[in-house]
Amino acid sequence: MDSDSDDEYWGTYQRLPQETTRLPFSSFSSQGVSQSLDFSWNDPCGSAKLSAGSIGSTPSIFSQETVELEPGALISVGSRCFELHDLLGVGSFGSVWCATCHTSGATVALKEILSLNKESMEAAKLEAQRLHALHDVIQDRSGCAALPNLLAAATATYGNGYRTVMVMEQIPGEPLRQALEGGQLLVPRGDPMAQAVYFASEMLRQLAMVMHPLSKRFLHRDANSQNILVQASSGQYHFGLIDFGLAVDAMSWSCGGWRGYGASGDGRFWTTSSWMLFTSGPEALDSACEDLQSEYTLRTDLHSVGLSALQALVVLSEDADWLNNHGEVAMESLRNLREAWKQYWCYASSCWERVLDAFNRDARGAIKMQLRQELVHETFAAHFTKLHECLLQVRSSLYASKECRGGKLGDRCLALRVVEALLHMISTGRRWTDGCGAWEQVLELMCETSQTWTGHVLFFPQSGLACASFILLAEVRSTARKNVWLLWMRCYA
Ligand SMILES: Nc1ncnc2c1ncn2[C@@H]1O[C@H](COP(=O)(O)OP(=O)(O)OP(=O)(O)O)[C@@H](O)[C@H]1O
Repeated sequence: MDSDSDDEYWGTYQRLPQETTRLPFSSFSSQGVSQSLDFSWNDPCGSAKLSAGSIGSTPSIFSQETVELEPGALISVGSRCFELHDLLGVGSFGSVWCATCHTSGATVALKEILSLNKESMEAAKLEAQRLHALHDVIQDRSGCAALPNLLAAATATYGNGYRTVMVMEQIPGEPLRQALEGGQLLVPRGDPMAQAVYFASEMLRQLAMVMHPLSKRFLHRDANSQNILVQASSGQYHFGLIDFGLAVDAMSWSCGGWRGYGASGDGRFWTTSSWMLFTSGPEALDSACEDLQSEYTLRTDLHSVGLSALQALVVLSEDADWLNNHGEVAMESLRNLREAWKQYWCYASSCWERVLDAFNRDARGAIKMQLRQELVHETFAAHFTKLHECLLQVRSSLYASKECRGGKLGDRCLALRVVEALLHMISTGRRWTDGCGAWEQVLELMCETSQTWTGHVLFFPQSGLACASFILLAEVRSTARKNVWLLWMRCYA
């Protein structure tokens, strides 16, 4: 039986990891909360303490000390009481419920994490602390993807282990992966390609607005289409980012702390370097080229969000007949991109299945060795390079395309910005142009609003028949930080 202590766990892991195996409720003793462990933080505004406390600390309203989570159950966290409704979702680490606060009437998400040992209980508490820290990271949230602010949290002993409960803001919507599978994201009579481009642009814009400030403080390490929530309403989209259970401090991570952690999250969204670390350990990255190490320390979130956006773009524009009927170069290149994505997804999914299967059989070492021998990281790198080539083709064809606003690609400028952002985000493992401003660059691209004015300046030469007409194109690009005037002169004689 293998036991790699630095392995971390991910959303699609079929069997719950040992550290966080749910304890059967029937085995709870009535003294389950006898040694409650409270933790609380100072309110970021300095006004009040968060209402963290022990579960069951106001037992008078309950008939039992240890409340089983089910619809209708009342649970007290700190000074507030919450009534549970439906299960919002179940992950590898916990179950999340929709609940209402009895005091404020607010609808919240209540996450329960059961841990068998102190170490994993500490990890659960860390997740709550990180959620709390999100308060400070982003002050102005207008237009941003939503983040689940922490409202209350508590840990208590529970049977032979611990139970941590986190109450956070409920983010509307459903995981992007499910939403894409559900096929209800686009409005029925709209142009699918234009809508897909708009969807991807909004997703990247809203997420970059939170990831840019967030990346200075944390690395999320599991930012993929399962943890990106989306709410669609009449062609408008609101995104959210959840699950900070695997997040780490950005500063200590980049100063070498990464060596102490295994690859985390869903392997289908990993970088080449994550696969290398997973199969061969941190030493392999130490001796690999500098670019791969930088990729691993700086770009994993960027890459996984980029792949998720590409996934959305591909799935939402998936209307084979519609695409096949168009011979335009742009459509051709989009078709190639779609094909490259399908091949990538097929390969990544089969690798990931093998990993999950091996983990479920406690054969971690064996699968790592097999994948190492197969040089999977090189195959992943080849897929990412192919995706890049296809994106570059799409970009060139968009530049060459005569279609502009209202054309089949919707707003061509918007499509170009999405493609530029994806080229920047999806990493091939090779050096990129501007590492420090990684998210900043996406933010600038996606928050850019551009308007074009066209003026005609006619010059009539004194002699001869020639008449030259100059067309002056002036474009104002207001990016997140600056306004840039771009002027072009075109000469028609
Ligand atoms: N704040 C929230 N608002 C709305 N829904 C939420 C929220 N937090 C979690 N959920 C729902 O609960 C599900 C599981 O939550 P979460 O991803 O935090 O659990 P986890 O055990 O850490 O999962 P994972 O296996 O991905 O690590 C999510 O996929 C989502 O559907």
